[in-house]
Amino acid sequence: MLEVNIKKKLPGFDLEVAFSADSGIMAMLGPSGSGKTMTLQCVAGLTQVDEGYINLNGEVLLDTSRKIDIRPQVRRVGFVFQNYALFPHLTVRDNIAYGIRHLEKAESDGIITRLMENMHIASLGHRFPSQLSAGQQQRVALARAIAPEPRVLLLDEPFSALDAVVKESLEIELLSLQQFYKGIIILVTHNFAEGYRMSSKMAIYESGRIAQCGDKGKIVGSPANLTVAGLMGFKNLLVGTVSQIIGQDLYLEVPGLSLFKIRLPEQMQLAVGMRLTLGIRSEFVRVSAAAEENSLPGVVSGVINEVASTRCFFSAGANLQYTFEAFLPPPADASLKVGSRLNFCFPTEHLVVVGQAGETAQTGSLAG
Ligand SMILES: Nc1ncnc2c1ncn2[C@@H]1O[C@H](COP(=O)(O)OP(=O)(O)OP(=O)(O)O)[C@@H](O)[C@H]1O
Repeated sequence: MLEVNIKKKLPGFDLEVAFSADSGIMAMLGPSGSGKTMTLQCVAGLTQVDEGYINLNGEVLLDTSRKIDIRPQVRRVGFVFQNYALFPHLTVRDNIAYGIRHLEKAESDGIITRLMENMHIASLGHRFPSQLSAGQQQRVALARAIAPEPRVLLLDEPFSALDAVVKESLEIELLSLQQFYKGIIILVTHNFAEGYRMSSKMAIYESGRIAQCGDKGKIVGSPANLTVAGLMGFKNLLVGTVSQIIGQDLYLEVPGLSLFKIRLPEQMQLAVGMRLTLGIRSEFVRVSAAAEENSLPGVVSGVINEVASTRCFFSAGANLQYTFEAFLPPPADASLKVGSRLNFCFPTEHLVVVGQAGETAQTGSLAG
């Protein structure tokens, strides 16, 4: 297990984070400049920490109170950057061999051959990085990072420079890599869907802090605040006041809209009169012919045909002052065009409570 509890101050930026990660993939997600890369650099020992500790499988890598700071070379932490950073003058084989050059040739040859097969680059051994595609370079970078069997593998947006097809195959590769790499993987990504697919645990960054960390299902089911909700893909927000709680059902009155019923979230202390923000992902908004529970009459204000869905914007409220977004299944309903008047349904089971304080939110679409 990796346990991190660190503080680092820079001009205009404070990093103060604590988290733990087990074997498997943990995704770090957060706005640009929120401290994800800096955290990885601290774990790798590439930048100095002002205060705190880092423990790995019971071994102390850093403890500022005891002046322990293990050198990066002996931490056994691997790093893969967005821009591959392969040695341009070395072949693929020699790049992968770099971190295990202290081993006997026969042993290192065996490791390299096995890794090249696993990463589907077996035929590229004699090529130089300039003779490889971006995806191939990233496979080599992964193989090079894994060769010395690091206990932690840090991946800083490893797929962001790749096109969608290559990215998808590398994602699959990374998931299957866990069959032979049993260490801890931390994956920094800007992409919620990628982070969600790849990980079991997520850490959501906000201004040098971790706003929420834990099981990805729990974060999606109960985002800690609006930043987390936005990063987890909740575009639609409803801000209102709890008007009734009947058994497991909670009713939220949203001014100018309607009364929304949701299932009472577990372990949340809610009372009548509290202000609350509900969120719903665009994928879960449905169109209904007739008014039903949690539905709103709305007017379609935009339709974008995606390959696998129809992205629809609609306005609701007495003055159509609120805009929401829905991803509806294709083929698009013929009635779904700008100006159509329809009922949009926010199913109870897909409404989640965002944090507990709704005062900073506004009903409608969350930008981004
Ligand atoms: N060497 C440095 N000196 C001073 N400030 C730095 C240094 N490196 C990074 N920063 C600042 O620290 C903050 C965190 O940067 P970091 O690269 O960790 O963010 P990030 O979350 O990884 O962002 P991105 O997603 O854009 O990569 C930023 O405000 C950045 O400008």
